[in-house]
Amino acid sequence: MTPSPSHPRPTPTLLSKTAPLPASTFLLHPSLHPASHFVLIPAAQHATLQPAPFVSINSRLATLRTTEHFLPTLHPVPPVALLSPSLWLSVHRPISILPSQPSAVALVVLAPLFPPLRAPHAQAVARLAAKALRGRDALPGDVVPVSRGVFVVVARVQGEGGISTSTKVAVQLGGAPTVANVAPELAACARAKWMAEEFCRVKEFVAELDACVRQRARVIALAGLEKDAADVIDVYEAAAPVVRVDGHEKLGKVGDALIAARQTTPPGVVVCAAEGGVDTAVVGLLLNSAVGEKPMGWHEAEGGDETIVIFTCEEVANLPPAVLTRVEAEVIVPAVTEGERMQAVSQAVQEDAAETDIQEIARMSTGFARAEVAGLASVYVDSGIKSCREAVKLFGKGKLTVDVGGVKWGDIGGLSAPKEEILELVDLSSDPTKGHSDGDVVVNTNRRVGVLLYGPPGTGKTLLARAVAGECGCSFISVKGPELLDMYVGESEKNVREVFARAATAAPCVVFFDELDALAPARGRGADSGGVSDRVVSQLLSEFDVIASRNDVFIIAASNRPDLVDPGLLRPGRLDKMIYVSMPGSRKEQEAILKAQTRKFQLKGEIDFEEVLENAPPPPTLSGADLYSLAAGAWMHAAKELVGSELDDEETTADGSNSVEDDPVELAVKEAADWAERQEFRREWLSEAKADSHTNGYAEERNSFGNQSGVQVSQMDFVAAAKELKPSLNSKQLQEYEELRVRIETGV
Ligand SMILES: Nc1ncnc2c1ncn2[C@@H]1O[C@H](COP(=O)(O)OP(=O)(O)OP(=O)(O)O)[C@@H](O)[C@H]1O
Repeated sequence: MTPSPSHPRPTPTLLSKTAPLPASTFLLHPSLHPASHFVLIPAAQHATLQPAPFVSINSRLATLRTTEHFLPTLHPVPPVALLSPSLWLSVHRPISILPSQPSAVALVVLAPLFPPLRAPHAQAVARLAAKALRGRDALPGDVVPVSRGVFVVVARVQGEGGISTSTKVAVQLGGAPTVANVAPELAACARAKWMAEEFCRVKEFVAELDACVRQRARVIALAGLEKDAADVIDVYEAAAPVVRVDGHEKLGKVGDALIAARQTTPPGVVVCAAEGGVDTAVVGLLLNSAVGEKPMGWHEAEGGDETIVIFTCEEVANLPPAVLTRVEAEVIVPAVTEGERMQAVSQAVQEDAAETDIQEIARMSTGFARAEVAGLASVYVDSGIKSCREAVKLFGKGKLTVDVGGVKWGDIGGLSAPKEEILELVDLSSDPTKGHSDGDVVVNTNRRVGVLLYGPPGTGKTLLARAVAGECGCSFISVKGPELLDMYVGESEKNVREVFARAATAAPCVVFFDELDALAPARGRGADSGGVSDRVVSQLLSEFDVIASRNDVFIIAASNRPDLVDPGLLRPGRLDKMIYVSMPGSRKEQEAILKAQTRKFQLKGEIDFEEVLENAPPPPTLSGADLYSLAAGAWMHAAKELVGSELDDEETTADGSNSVEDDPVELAVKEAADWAERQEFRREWLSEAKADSHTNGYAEERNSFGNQSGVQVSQMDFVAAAKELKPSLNSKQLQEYEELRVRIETGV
């Protein structure tokens, strides 16, 4: 691309800290919007999106996961879709909208928060944006409001060949970056006002922060969930200039930021995100600047005062010791309570909502940050409660979400021994005045941090953990160990901290760590080069110690190889109780599981499960997950039969109607197809012996068996499925698990 003479090309800014940016990735400068970190991807890449190219600047993990899950839902419209954990962003056909500056200007639509910009929604936003800009000579840096909470930023795209090539390009705002100086009139209309309106208490924290700044407290700690803290800063920024630095940024960049902060009137504050740790040199530079030391590159003639530095963190105690000793003021932003969520949601939706919907939104947003709750409320205003449910489901794939309710004991067959053992630890009836159903149960954990479930894959460990939460009326957070690991320094520990911070906000809560051996292998084995695992284990230990002092968070961990888990985690006061979850060892147990799994089936006559199981491989070769395959197989069999016979009858239908929506045959075909897909997935999943908890959709799957599809499952269907069933573990593997159990129980 040849730079236009009126907009000389700035030096591209490379934002990746380590790995070179993948070709054809467009980066947006983080200063585009205070809370933003996003990646811009050319349309051509949509079809082949891989998680790897998504590199975010601050919340790498969150962005990685969210983009991975969301982008496919946006395809094929709009041509480029972007998001960050807290902002949605869609670039809509810059070339056709702005023909006069085809390669130099991109149209960036910032939509608030995480509502899933489904294709029609994105198109609507883009249409609005085009309308707002029509007839205007849009310049880089222009910000145009198009509707409540949605505005357009015209960003400048720089780089060889412009937006259509596959060259590495950085995107920078042509103008100054902050809300305050890009468009003063917007300071009132955008995020600040919106947050302050919907969460009145945000104003309190901003006022507190402002008081600290006015008293010239030079080092301030702002503690709270990362996003909540970011929101307070956003609102504060509407009143005073804020300059942001990353705790691991190069010193030169931090120096530039300090100079920029001193040059504004009044002198700006520097905000440093400290969640992922802060480099010692950066700490030194920031603290020096707070006592008037001049940053590098500083010219006396430029004047300026000492700087006020705000460190944002989850807990003040987590700040580096050098910072801790210098903190002059603290502002704590507590997690948002259910009452606050209710209030915020009802304010946002005003008279549009039924009381029950408001309650449901407040409940489904358990553990969300303030901005996320507000985002969910705006989804409701735009598209109703159903979209909210979908949004939460989609959102949950990309980050830690909190489930409430869900699996009950009745969904579990057999496993009575582990069930009882867990019940002893989590005393559900500890407070007789509080029923289980009101979601207000105090979990008496007998001062145990948690338990470790171990055993062969597919035996129901995840299910048990979910049922504990479901029966207690607690929230449930499920984490797959390896997902927390990150190649970047400090990120894995940060992810662990995030899990516990989320658990604290969602308490009472059960946190489930699957594949603990992968997350926390024995320290000192040197299996990983950078000692990441060792640091993760240390972080887990310190979080467990914090959990031990409260009785409303309970950890359930699961592993197929508990012998590989770091022994420190299994010491008294931590996960000192290990419970073996075995394969169903008798026909009776198999039968109980199958019965639980087919509870919602429409059965044709009485089913003799004993006879069904006689046609299946003998115990103990079938896991609960294998039996689930049997149940699903039987349903499929019945659905196919139904489809066949109904098709034969089709021509004789009285009114000749063929509505897909009402037609049980069509429904059955659809469900059968869905099931075929799930079955395929399940088979792969079993063969790899690394079960996805899969129980997210557990209740829904069960319900889909029983819904109005008209599929009735007969004895014959079950027998046919049983005959086809193949166990997922062979006898050698079973033997190995048995030996492991003996080794652990006898301590040999
Ligand atoms: N006792 C059981 N009762 C009912 N369903 C079961 C039972 N055990 C397993 N299942 C079924 O198997 C599926 C997989 O179970 P789950 O994910 O809980 O196994 P897991 O032991 O956690 O596996 P992994 O060790 O591979 O993580 C569940 O979704 C459920 O459908």
